[in-house]
Amino acid sequence: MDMQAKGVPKVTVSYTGIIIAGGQSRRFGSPKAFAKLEGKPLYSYSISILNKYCSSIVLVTNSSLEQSFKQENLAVQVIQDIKKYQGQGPLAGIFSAMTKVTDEWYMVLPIDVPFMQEWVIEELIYQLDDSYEAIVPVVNGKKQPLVALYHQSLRNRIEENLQQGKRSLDQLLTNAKVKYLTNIEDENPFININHREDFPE
Ligand SMILES: Nc1nc2c(ncn2[C@@H]2O[C@H](COP(=O)(O)OP(=O)(O)OP(=O)(O)O)[C@@H](O)[C@H]2O)c(=O)[nH]1
Repeated sequence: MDMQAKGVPKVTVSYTGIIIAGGQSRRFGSPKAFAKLEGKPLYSYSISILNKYCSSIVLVTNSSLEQSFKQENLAVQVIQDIKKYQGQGPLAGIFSAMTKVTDEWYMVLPIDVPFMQEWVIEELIYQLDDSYEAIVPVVNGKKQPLVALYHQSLRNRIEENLQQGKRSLDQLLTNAKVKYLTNIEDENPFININHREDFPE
């Protein structure tokens, strides 16, 4: 039986947290990162959970939200998407953070998953394996590439994709060595807030 504790990688690796926070919140109608759920801004849920596992976290946002994040005096590094790829979606955010901070692995989270649970992050970390380029949960058949681990070796491929206008994470993963975690059935941690109606009553 495998007695290794979850949340501890089987191999010795280093990883940095990336919070992608540069979306337009068009469906939400105002910057959803700052919308409050139970008195706390949405982004703070992602920071809290990553703080438990990552000694360094980069929050990557767009030029219009950067100041708002900086004013919060967060204990994370706040950066903007690389100019060339601004407004090009989550993949551009991941690339910008990978470019700013060099590490072996990156633990990515969006800002709109306030119900994320520690066991998900611990399972991902536990599955860290240098023979793969990404570790991605699949929840009831649906890939969750915004809650995943990416190896730095993917950085150049991400750049090539962005240069060719290929912004899809799914497309990136089809050509990468991915370890999919298919044993996850609980969808609750992955619920993401897109519309105001997505907030619980
Ligand atoms: N850094 C960065 N993050 C992004 C970008 N686009 C989306 N994100 C983040 O990716 C996650 C998922 O974004 P979505 O909910 O699909 O997009 P959104 O722009 O926030 O919302 P809509 O405008 O309603 O689609 C969120 O955490 C966003 O903040 C981007 O261009 N740069």
